[in-house]
Amino acid sequence: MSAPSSLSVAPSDTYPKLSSLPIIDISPYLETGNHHKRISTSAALHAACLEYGFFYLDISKYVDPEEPAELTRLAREFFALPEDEKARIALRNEDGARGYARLKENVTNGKADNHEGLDFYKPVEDPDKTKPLWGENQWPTVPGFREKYEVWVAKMKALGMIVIEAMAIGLGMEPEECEDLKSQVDDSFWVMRVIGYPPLPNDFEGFSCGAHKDYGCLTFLYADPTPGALEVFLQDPGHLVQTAPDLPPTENVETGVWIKADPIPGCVVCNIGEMWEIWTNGLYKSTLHRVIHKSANYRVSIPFFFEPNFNAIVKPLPAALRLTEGEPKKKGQVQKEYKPVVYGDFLLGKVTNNFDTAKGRYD
Ligand SMILES: O=C(O)CCC(=O)C(=O)O
Ligand SMILES: [Fe+2]
Repeated sequence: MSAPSSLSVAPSDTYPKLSSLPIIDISPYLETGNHHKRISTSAALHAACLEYGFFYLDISKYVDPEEPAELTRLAREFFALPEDEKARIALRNEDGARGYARLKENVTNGKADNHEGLDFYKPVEDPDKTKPLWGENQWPTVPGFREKYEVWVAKMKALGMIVIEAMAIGLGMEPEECEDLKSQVDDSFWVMRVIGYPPLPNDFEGFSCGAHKDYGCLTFLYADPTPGALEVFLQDPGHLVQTAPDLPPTENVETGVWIKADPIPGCVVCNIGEMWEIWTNGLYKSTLHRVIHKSANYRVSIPFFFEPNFNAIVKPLPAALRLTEGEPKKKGQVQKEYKPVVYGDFLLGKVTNNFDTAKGRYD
């Protein structure tokens, strides 16, 4: 195990931990006015990102629950097809990233994940499937699939912009700083996964989805009502935690507990990815999570990853540096700054792993 490059005490060491994640209502940001309610939504987002990196986002005023329920029905229809039908849109037919990944094709922390999935990315101009990520999306021929999912993508992209604005206010950003942050995500290089989980056999060498941190900006996870599948890692209060963004989860030195994050009607589970660690210079942490789906049914989840623009230069935000500048430091210690990354380069590093070495998207 390599030594962590920087250590800090978890900010939560004086607070009791919740046994479930906070629920944050985004509705004040869906209407004009509502200044006070907006401030409390933003404050709740800030607190949740400091403490958990995970929360429930109440979007019941934004989407009709029938809409994502229909998406899971369409997904089930696709996953129920014979394997050779599904293989017609296999990842390897395209750029290696867009299309169908068969059961156990995805690998996390060196172990096969017990799920199958469909991956879609933002369409690009001048597609070229010989270039990683630069191919075309492969849509199932299940009637209505593409139309319904494209409506969902548009909604989740718009939700991403709304949550970014609310988080910017939570961080105390000036209006022009807010605009600058929005300009880094307004052409989001989004990813959507449609995941199918058969029950995890008791003797399976691995997980339904192994422990990982999401690497982008904001994940909005809609899952069918199956309980007991998604788990989120909460650090033990007062323990040393790793703050370096560049080490894989297997090398983390965190200790803590796994809590269940069961679906709540009207909410998506939302978590922040590693880009937020850089933007906030380590103030917000992206949190480990995993899936262990052992009940008898076939579970479907649809994570939408609202990511920065492909060319966005992600670096510590002045508002976050203002917040961390005042933090107590040991004598002689200077504030370290996270290195900037170009989001597209960072992402290519992740998916090229997938391609060349049969490593997973989170390895
Ligand atoms: O299926 C889930 O509940 C979570 C999936 C996930 O964490 C991911 O795809 O990044
Ligand atoms: Fe994830």
